Amino acid sequence: MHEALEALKAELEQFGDANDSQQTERGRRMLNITRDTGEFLAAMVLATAARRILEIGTSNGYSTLWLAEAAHATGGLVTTLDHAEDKIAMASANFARTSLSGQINLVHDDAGRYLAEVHPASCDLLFLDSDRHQYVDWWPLLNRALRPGGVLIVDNFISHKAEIVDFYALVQADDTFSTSIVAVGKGELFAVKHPV
Ligand SMILES: C[S@@+](CC[C@H](N)C(=O)[O-])C[C@H]1O[C@@H](n2cnc3c(N)ncnc32)[C@H](O)[C@@H]1O
Repeated sequence: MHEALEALKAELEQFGDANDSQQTERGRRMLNITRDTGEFLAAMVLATAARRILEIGTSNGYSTLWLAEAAHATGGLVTTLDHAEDKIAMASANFARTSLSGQINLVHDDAGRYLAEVHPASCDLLFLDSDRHQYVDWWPLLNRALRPGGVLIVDNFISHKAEIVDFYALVQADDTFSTSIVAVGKGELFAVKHPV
C-alpha cells in the first residue's frame, strides 16, 4: 500500500501545483494542503489515536489521503465532505485508486447543513479546510461535534489570518479550549477541547 499511496500523493501534488498555477477561478483550484501539513495531520491522528475523524473540505482528496492513512493504523474512519460535485467526483476516483476505501466515507453535502446533523461529541479529530467566511457561523456546530478531549485543526491560519481572526477569537474566548498556532505549511490553528 505504502508505495502506491506515496506515488498517488506525489501525482496529486504535481497536479495541484500545475492546475492551481493556471486556474484563476477559485472553484476550479484544488487548494490542497502542503505535504508537511499532511505529515502533521497524520501525526496528530496517530498521537491522539483518533478514530472518528471529520474533514470539512475534501477538494480532490489529497488531505484525506493523509488522514485516512493514519486512520488505517488507529482503526478509524475519515468522513470527508464537500459541496462541489466535480470535487466529489475527483476525490472518489482518487480514493478508488487506493486500498483505503474502508477508512473513507465521502459525503457530498453543504458543511453547515451536515454539521447541524452531526451527533454531539461524536468527533475525535476535526480538520477544517473550507469556506473561511462561514467558520464563525459554524463554530457552535463544530464545538458541539467535538468530544471532550477532541482536537480541532484549521488550515490557512498564517496564509489567511485576517479571514480566520474572528473565528480564532471565538475559540480563544471559550475556556474549555486550549489553542496553539503551528507554523507548518500555511499555518495550522490547533485547538483541543478540554477533557471533562
Ligand atoms: C481548500 S479546499 C480543500 C482542500 C483539501 N482539504 C486538500 O487539502 O486536499 C476547500 C474545499 O471546501 C469546499 N467547500 C467550500 N464551501 C463549502 C461548504 N459550505 N460545504 C462543503 N464544502 C465546501 C470547496 O468546494 C473546496 O473543495
